[in-house]
Formats: sequence, structure tokens, C-alpha cells
Amino acid sequence: MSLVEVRDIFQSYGQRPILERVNLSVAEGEFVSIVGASGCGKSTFLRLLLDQERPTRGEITVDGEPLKGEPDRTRGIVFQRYSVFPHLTVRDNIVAAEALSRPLGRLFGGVKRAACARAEAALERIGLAHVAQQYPSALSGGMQQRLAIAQALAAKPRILLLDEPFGALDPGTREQMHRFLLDLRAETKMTVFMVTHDLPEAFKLGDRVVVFDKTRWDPHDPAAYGATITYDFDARNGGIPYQLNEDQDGLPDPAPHPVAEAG
Ligand SMILES: Nc1ncnc2c1ncn2[C@@H]1O[C@H](COP(=O)(O)OP(=O)(O)OP(=O)(O)O)[C@@H](O)[C@H]1O
Repeated sequence: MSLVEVRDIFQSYGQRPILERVNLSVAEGEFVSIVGASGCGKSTFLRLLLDQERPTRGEITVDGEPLKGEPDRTRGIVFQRYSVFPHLTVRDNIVAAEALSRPLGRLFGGVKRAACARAEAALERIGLAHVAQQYPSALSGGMQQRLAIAQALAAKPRILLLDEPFGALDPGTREQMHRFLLDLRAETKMTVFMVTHDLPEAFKLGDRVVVFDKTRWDPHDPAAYGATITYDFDARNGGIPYQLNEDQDGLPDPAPHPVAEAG
């Protein structure tokens, strides 16, 4: 059974359609990369999954239950622009994220000491151990983004939403963060949705790569139609469109789509 079901979602702002007829079924533990042209509605889709916005039409369910329109600790998010607590040290930012994921929002005694040790280990893994006692304002933008990612992961959300999380990082740091994310994901089995403009990254990290695009286009009014999911690639199987993997006809699989080859 799938964990997240997106059924016939439409989203418009005023008269302007952004998304139309979006359907997606995601199993627990899957990593879904989301790609598509700038402005096609990828971040909008994440906001709908986060329940920050209600769709104009359609329904999203998690574990068969419709989203409730209120904050839910099972879903964490990292935006392209980092967001950390400026008044807490780097280490306490991570400890606080774990605390906030608990029912009381606080940690005590041995539990807190264990959380501090986990935070130290996480900082070591992402190369921020040497700034553990500093405040975020003393860090570069890339370092703050690394902290924001570590913070979201510390809460061990059941569903992690990432909106271009690695966009601002240099290639070496990006590689390091990829490993950190994949390791943690293997440990926690969390389900991930990640928006990226980087196709190799989408195929490297994702189990699936879904493409948002418009299927209808009015040259006189480019904003007339919304985008939908036009491709669903199995990134673990050479980038073959997902639905084609289920064919039982014994024929060789068709050649991968050029988008997959670029990855
Ligand atoms: N709250 C809002 N009110 C009105 N229009 C909005 C709102 N949020 C997004 N939009 C518009 O919806 C469209 C899709 O925006 P969105 O940020 O989802 O695209 P995107 O695919 O994530 O783009 P990018 O890749 O550039 O980040 C854009 O034209 C944007 O201006």
C-alpha cells in the first residue's frame, strides 16, 4: 500500500492555473526527485504535500488519511534558502530540531545528553564540528544550508520535503551532503520528495524521477494551462519510464527518454 496518494490535484492562484490533474502514488521509503522548468509549480506541489496550502481540487492522503490543514511533525522541509534558529548555537540548532519532534517539545537528562551526542556526530559528518559552539550568523551561506539540512534530518521526519536543498553548495560539499542524506535515509527509511534543477543529482539520489511540464500550450497565453506529471522514471533501472517496467510482454524495454540519458 502507498504512503502518499495524490489524487487529481488542481491548483490555481486567482484565475491562473498552476497544476492540473496531478496524480502520484508513493510507497513508504521511496525517494522521489522532482524536476521541471522554472515556474512550473514544483514548489507549489511541495507546499501542498506539506499542507501549507489546500489544493483548488483533488485530495492528498497520507496513510489513507486526508491532510488535516495543521502542522504535522511527521513532515519536515528544507527550502533552498536556509532557515535556522539565529539565537541558538550550531549544535543547539540540531538538538532543538530533535526536541521539537518530540511530543513535549523538550528533552531532559539522559535523553538530552544522547541528543547532544547525536548532534555532535551529525556535525562531524557534515564538516561543521569545528563551529558547533558558534551562532549561525558566523557561518557562510553554504554552512548555514548544511546546518538546515542536518536540522531537518535530526527530527527524523517520516516524510522529508527538500526544495533545491543543495543548490547553494560547492561540488565537494554537495557530495558530502548527498552521502549524509543517503546514510540517514537508509537508517530511518524516511520517504523523500526533492525538487532539484540538477538532473544527475535527481537520478543519483532518487528512486524515481518525476517530471512536471505542461501538456497543453497556448502561444498567445503561456499562462493559460497548468503543469502535470509528464514522466515518471525508475531511476534505479536505467531511467526507464516507471509504468513500462511493469510490462509482461517479454519484449526488450524501449530506449530511455533523452531526459534520462542526460542524467
Ligand atoms: N501564493 C502564490 N500566489 C500567486 N502565485 C503564486 C503563489 N505561489 C506561486 N505562485 C506562482 O506559481 C507559479 C509556480 O511557482 P513555483 O514556485 O511552484 O514554481 P517552481 O517550479 O518551484 O519554480 P522554480 O523552479 O523557479 O523554483 C509561479 O509562476 C509563481 O509565481
